[in-house]
Amino acid sequence: MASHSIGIEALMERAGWAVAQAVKTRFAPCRVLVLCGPGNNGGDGYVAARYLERAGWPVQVAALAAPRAGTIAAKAAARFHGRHVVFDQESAARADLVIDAVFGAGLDRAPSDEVMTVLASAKKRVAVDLPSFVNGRTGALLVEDSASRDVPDYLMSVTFVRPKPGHVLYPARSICGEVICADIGMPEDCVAHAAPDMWLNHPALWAIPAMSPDDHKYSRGVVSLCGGAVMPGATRLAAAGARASGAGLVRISAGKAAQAYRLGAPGLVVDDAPLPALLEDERREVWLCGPGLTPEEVEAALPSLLRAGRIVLADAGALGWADGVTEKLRGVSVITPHIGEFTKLFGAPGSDLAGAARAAAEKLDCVVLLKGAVSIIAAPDGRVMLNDHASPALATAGSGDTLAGVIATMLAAGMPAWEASCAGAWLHGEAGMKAGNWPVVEALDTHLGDARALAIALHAAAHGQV
Ligand SMILES: NC(=O)C1=CN([C@@H]2O[C@H](COP(=O)(O)OP(=O)(O)OC[C@H]3O[C@@H](n4cnc5c(N)ncnc54)[C@H](OP(=O)(O)O)[C@@H]3O)[C@@H](O)[C@H]2O)[C@@H](O)CC1
Ligand SMILES: [K+]
Repeated sequence: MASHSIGIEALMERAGWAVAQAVKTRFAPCRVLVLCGPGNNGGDGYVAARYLERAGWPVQVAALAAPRAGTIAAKAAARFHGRHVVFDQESAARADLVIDAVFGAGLDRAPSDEVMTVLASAKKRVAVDLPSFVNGRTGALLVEDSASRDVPDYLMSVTFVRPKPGHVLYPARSICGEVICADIGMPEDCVAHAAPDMWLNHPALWAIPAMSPDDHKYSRGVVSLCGGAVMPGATRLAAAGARASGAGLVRISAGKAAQAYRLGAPGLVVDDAPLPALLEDERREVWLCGPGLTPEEVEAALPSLLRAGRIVLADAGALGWADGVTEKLRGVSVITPHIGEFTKLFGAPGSDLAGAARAAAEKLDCVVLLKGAVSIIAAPDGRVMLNDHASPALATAGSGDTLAGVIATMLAAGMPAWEASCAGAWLHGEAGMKAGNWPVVEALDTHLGDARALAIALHAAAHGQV
């Protein structure tokens, strides 16, 4: 992408300068060793070394291998006139700070033991672009013997243009340290040329309907939930999440179990009529099926919802019901598995979680929201959103039910499935962050309305609206 108008040489110069700037801003002058690989990542390292030396810092370079003659990286290497030392453990251990410019985006296999040992010998590490054993596209660690090896972690990673999935996704996220993304003046057309298909979740990227004076409950959207007899709590939590995030009307269809739900919130409508009768009401377009349901209860509801052409979000019990026959879920709009449910439905995802979620979405032709510390929201057309707008406070039983309710509300408000899921994940995360320390799951509801208002305001601000 860098072969366009501006040229890789100028970009490398700015990249190396940005690394030197970031180091100067965060550390007092100290003995720096820059470890340089043979490619352009190494080229950035030589540039950074030159700028640090110019600023009066004691700098040495250790080259794993010289850049190929005639390359831009070779040119950058030639412009560093400071001291070269051997690429070994002793050199790394002697330095106060090691800048790792061994491999970046070009890493395609596990680095040698030599590289790993030298990196591990450093007292403090800063990465150019990425730690040299991180797969930037997946967040996987390309480390041989990962079970027996302590993987070194970094104080900071200085990347360029935009963060890579490897900075956002675990396990790499936990070793990258502070991620600084430097603007190196990459022209917009080059960025567009790279055709991004993965984004970091933010309200700028989707629009939730705002409140309007002519709203009525049906224009805001009706969320219907299937309620079971055995675990009514899950459905009630989902219903509460749906109401708190702004649904116009929330109804639970519970058949003979209706009484268990009628003791709940008075604003919740509970139906005991059989499902076919309820489906005659075309306004009940969006259904959440799964929280708190047994396989038998899912069997009694979900196929009918799909036959009736409803927009269905399937979670929890509905995912268990499809265990072994994933095709049973064909026709649903959104599924929200955690990693265990995902593995049962689609097999072990391997080290490329986002790729696995994307493949699952394509296979089942529905949105797959794979829940985790960083949730992955994949659309069947290949778009992937990473949601790190979340809090460990959300790691509690019932939190997923609330999330499902919020997404159902976004669907009922008329948002397309992927955007609704992205919005739901963000609102849920925002509520988790606002709910303070060790909140009970019900506490999330208190913050969902404000989270929705904030998302609407942030979207408007990002698009220049007042
Ligand atoms: N794109 C842009 O606009 C900009 C990019 N910029 C910078 O460029 C970086 C990407 O540079 P890059 O493409 O040259 O790849 P890079 O990471 O240096 O590695 C390739 C070399 O490493 C080798 N190699 C790989 N794995 C190996 C292993 N395990 N063990 C041993 N060798 C291994 C590989 O060897 P080969 O596979 O060919 O044998 C090849 O020689 C990017 O991260 C950023 O820092 C900035 O300047 C700003 C503008
Ligand atoms: K690196």
